[in-house]
Amino acid sequence: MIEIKNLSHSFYVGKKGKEREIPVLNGISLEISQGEIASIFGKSGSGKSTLLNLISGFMKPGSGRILINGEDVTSFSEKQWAAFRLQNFGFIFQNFQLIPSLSTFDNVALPLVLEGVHASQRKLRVQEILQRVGLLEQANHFPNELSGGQQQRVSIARALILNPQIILADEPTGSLDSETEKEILNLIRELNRQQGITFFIITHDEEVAEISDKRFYLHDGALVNGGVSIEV
Ligand SMILES: Nc1ncnc2c1ncn2[C@@H]1O[C@H](COP(=O)(O)OP(=O)(O)OP(=O)(O)O)[C@@H](O)[C@H]1O
Repeated sequence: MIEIKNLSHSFYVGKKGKEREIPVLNGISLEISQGEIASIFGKSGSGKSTLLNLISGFMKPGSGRILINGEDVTSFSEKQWAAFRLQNFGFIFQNFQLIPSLSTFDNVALPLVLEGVHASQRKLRVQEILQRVGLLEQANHFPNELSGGQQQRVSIARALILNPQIILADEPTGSLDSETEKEILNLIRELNRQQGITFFIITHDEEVAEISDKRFYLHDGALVNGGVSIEV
């Protein structure tokens, strides 16, 4: 479960002593239950990425609190965040962020390598996940030998490999054509239904609304309806 309570954030630009405040988020409160797909819509510059960066601990909020599965993560240290992220979150990005010199198999295996999982166990786990996302036959291909949709499947497999409860997705369909977009959204829905993974998706893409249990709209740094989601 993700609980955000009265979260506000500003950036400060300009020379030291003469900084100008740019308020970006203003009193955001929302709740996403375990197993829900929640999407955040908003125009470019409305603060979607900032919200995602705060929830994933890459930035510290100016004020407010964030609770993940009941744990207050707001004042976590860098070290606590690093461990917490690995255990709880998977990430999916618009531009996939795969390592070009690694095969599909090795891109997906990377988090297991970092976690020190033994090679034989790694192989079993990666094969299981590649099968789940329909990419077993492309295990030895490199990213530049894959279509956009296949590359996004690799990144979804990598996000799943450590069994996260929550997947944070930044425009996951942003660079896909409309048919591939549907395939990827169906896969997200399937993973959500089968494994109860919570998805938090920031997007411009109205199609994402169709697979969402909850939609939130960000406008001028605040949630439309004061954070009461539109149940789909
Ligand atoms: N590091 C920063 N320093 C100063 N201003 C920033 C910084 N990062 C973001 N901003 C500003 O904060 C506002 C919100 O940015 P953010 O990237 O969160 O929006 P977004 O809704 O994700 O936009 P997009 O859909 O274009 O990615 C914008 O006005 C942006 O210029």
